[in-house]
Amino acid sequence: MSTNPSFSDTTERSRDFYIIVYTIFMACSIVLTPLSRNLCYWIFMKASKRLHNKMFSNILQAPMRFFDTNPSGRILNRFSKDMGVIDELLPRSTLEALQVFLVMAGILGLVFLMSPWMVLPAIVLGALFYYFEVVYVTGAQRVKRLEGVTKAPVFSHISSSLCGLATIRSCDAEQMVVREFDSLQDEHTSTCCLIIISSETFGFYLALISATFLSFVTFQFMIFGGGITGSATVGLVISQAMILTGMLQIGPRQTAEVASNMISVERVLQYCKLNKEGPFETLPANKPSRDWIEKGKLIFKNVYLRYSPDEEPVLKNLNLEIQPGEKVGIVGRTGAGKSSLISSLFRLANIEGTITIDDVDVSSIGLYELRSKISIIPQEPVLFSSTIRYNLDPFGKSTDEDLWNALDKVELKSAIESLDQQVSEGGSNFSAGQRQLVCLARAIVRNNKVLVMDEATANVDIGTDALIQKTIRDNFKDCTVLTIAHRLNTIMDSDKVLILDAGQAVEFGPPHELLQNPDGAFTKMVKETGTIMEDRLRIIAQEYYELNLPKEKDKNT
Ligand SMILES: Nc1ncnc2c1ncn2[C@@H]1O[C@H](COP(=O)(O)OP(=O)(O)OP(=O)(O)O)[C@@H](O)[C@H]1O
Repeated sequence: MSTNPSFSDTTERSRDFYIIVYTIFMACSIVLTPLSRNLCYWIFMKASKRLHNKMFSNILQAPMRFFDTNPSGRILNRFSKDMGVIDELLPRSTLEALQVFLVMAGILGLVFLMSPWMVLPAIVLGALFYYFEVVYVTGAQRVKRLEGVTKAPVFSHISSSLCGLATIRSCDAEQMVVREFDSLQDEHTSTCCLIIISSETFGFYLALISATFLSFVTFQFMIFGGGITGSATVGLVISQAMILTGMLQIGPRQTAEVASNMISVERVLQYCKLNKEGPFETLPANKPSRDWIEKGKLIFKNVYLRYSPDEEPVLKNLNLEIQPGEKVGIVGRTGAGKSSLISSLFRLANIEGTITIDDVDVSSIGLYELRSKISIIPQEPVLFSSTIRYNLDPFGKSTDEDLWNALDKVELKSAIESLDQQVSEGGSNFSAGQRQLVCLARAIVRNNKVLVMDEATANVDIGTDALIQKTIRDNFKDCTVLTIAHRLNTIMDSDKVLILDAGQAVEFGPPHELLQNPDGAFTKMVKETGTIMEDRLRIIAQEYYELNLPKEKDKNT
């Protein structure tokens, strides 16, 4: 029986009111929590995709110098580890840190409301907490950076071990490679260990701070008992302060986690701001005629090439004129600059001076256009893990008949069952010679006026070498062909031979004419092959010279 109906009604009404308010809050929380989480994840995913795409396109357009100075492991690490952190860990840790700090702010607000004097110990403990946080975050970031740095060599080691597996096994060097791997792995693991230890130590100091705060909250009732009214309020303050203890453990660690995960963002951003090669597209004002390169006349004028601005030039004052359709052999000792000459043609490094092809300065042409107009067969043939059709004609511009014709010309028709036959990774289901022949067939399909061979026959047997030379003579008759060779017989039947030494052209002319100079660099190189070979080479040079004498005379008249 109620003694005071009006008081009872008011209490009943206010209880109902609070239950309704509480229910509304709960309903809002149920709806808003997943909504806000999804919104945050959507924003994070969008940012991560943009970062990935930007980094990828920047790396594709980076100059060759970038790949010379950055090991593949480091680049792979940005795409695997760092992108993994940005995709998976960063959104979670950021959201959790945000939530924990909001809850902490709510609890502190409640404690201060109920017991304002708690602000004083909170300020002192907050300052202490800030100090620990700064010390920990600074250290954690450095250790995390170190972890990234020590991880890249592990990746590089694995990828180079896989590449050189045959050599490792043949040299019985498995144990050495395992030891190297273990030492790299140990270094990386020790940084991981450091991350865990520093995090645990930080946690210990946070536990001390939160325990002190909880003690203050609890003992205040004994000291200032009258300050807080009602046992319910006391219970509320203590239970909230106890939640704060847990939050104080999670929150700062999450903040530190966010800060260290942000290092991955910093590392990805580094690769988003790389210098680019280029320009890739030709400016409309410099657009050459549609059928440029029509003849294949190359002129090098005072060309210097440097791989890095602060290094000495590798090609020095190169002056050459290569006539349309000429077959030029390039020889020189190792490091003489033969491959660098080819790099200058493709603008793979910084060049000074001018290189013109059919009277068009290559520096005025976009890289896409320039590089697509020159065919190259490198020493290591490049095959894609796709069909034979794709390997011969990646841009799908030729008919099947053209592709079969090209395969026929390199005598691969019988070895290929169908244009849809798959090529394994790196062309491993083809022999080294066959891979070169597929590259040669690709060059035939491409039908460019300038062909470059960079020691293309160094790894093939003499039969395939001869077939490649014959195919080039038959199919690239009207093309300008530059051949870097270390087998001198490959270039003895060239129209001209260029001898490079320390980045300079020391001799340039028909091989037979160069051999008439007994003190010439070319003569010395031929003599070094031994008397029998020298005689054979001289005969080849002479026969080719006499055979082409009428052609030369025609050209001159
Ligand atoms: N990517 C590069 N970055 C820096 N320097 C380079 C680079 N490539 C070559 N060099 C330097 O340029 C010089 C000429 O090298 P290049 O590869 O052109 O010689 P090469 O005549 O083709 O030698 P090889 O016959 O051994 O292939 C060498 O001293 C080499 O150290």
